[in-house]
Amino acid sequence: MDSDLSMENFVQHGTKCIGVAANYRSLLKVLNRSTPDVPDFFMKPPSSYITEGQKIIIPKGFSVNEEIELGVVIGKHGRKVSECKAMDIVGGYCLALDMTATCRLGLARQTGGSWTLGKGFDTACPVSKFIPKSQIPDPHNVELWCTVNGVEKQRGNTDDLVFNIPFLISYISEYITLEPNDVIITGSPPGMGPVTKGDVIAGGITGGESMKFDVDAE
Ligand SMILES: O=C([O-])CC(=O)C(=O)O
Ligand SMILES: [Mg+2]
Repeated sequence: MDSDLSMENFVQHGTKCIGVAANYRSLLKVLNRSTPDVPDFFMKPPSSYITEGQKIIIPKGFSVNEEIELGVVIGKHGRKVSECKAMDIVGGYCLALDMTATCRLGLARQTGGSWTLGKGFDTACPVSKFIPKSQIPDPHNVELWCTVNGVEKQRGNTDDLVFNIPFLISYISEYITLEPNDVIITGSPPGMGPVTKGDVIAGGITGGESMKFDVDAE
C-alpha cells in the first residue's frame, strides 16, 4: 500500500469526502427510525471544503443546518479492505461540519431525488486542521460538541455510532477505492439545527481540537 506523508494538507489534495447518513443511535431514536442493516452514504465534492478563516456561505434561498462530525482522513490506498485491516489505512482525523441544506434534502427525500445540492454546495464541508492518529488512540470514544453563538447545540460520543470506523472503511472500499487524503465523515449526533448569516459555529472534541466558522449568506 502507498503511504502519503502530507496528510496535514488533506484539503489541498482535493480528493473525495464520503458522508454517512444517520449513524448515531441517539439520532435514530430522536427521528423515531429503526437501526438500518447497511449504512447509507453520500458524497461532498472537494470544492465544498473550507478551512478556518473562510466563511460558510449559505446559498441564496437555502436553509442550512450544522452537523458536527468526526472525520477520518485516509492515509493509504485501500480497495476491498477487511475490517481487521481497516485501521491500518487510517492516516488521522479531523473535525467536520456537515453543512446540510435542509430545503434540498427534504425535497430529495420527498421525490427520491439526489442529495447532491443538499450536501455538496460550496462551503458545505468546513474542516479543522489534521489531527494525527496518535492524538486519538480510541476513535470510538470521542466526545464531540458544537455551539452556535456560544450556545451548546450538539454533544455526542462516537461510542454511539451504529457502524464503526472499520466497518465503514471495509464497506465503502468494497465498492469505492479509498485514496490518501479522502475523508469519511462519520455522521452527526442529534441537536443539529438551522444557522443564519452572522452566526458563529464552533465545534470540537472535549479536551482536544476545536474549530470556529462564521456564517454568511448570498
Ligand atoms: O443530514 C442527514 O440527514 C444525515 C446526515 O448527514 C447525518 O446524520 O449525519
Ligand atoms: Mg451528516
